[in-house]
Amino acid sequence: MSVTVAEVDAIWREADCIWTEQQIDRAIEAVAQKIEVDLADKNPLVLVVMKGGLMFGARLMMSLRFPLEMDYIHATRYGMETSGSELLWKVLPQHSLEGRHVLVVDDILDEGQTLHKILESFKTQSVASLHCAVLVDKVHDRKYEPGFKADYTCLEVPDRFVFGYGMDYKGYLRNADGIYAVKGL
Ligand SMILES: O=P(O)(O)OC[C@H]1O[C@H](OP(=O)(O)OP(=O)(O)O)[C@H](O)[C@@H]1O
Ligand SMILES: Nc1nc2[nH]cnc2c(=O)[nH]1
Repeated sequence: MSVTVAEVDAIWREADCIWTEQQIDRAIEAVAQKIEVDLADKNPLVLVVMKGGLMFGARLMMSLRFPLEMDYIHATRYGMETSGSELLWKVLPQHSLEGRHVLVVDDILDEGQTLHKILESFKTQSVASLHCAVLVDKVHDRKYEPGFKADYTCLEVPDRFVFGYGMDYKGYLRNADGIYAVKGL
């Protein structure tokens, strides 16, 4: 569903800030240290899930002070909506995953269907190891696979529709510097 710029502007102004940029920075640094312990000597291939993973991926990788390669995939199941449907693969990795230590990076684990399907697909590609990192995990009991967690989670968010730091509201507001929840959603 399309949206006007005025509506987007109002959504941002009326939203509740869940996490500030400073809090996000600290949480990403803490997760980067854990990833460093696990992957610093493994020449990992970091796969950013577009579009939402863009900001988190960039910020995280600049905190990983060891050699790594990066690539991206584009998979989406929400489009311009605030509820998800079937996962659509738009771009596959350009690198071969065979024998690589792969770290998948995404913005949000909500129901977890996106991440679950990406990981299932990569498991069949003879990877040396497979890890995943998310900026936020949404707290509710509707996970696609009950109890499913990312290997690395920076922050939790309540069961509301959130935007900012890469996450969109109808294609907008990915550029918001904190994480916000839409009023009433
Ligand atoms: O855990 P799930 O319920 O599957 O939802 C999580 C996914 O939803 C968002 O992607 P979206 O489909 O909105 O595409 P985008 O990355 O382009 O925003 C987000 O970036 C995650 O990839
Ligand atoms: N922007 C955004 N994308 C999502 N994908 C799944 N849940 C969410 C959410 O709360 N916000």
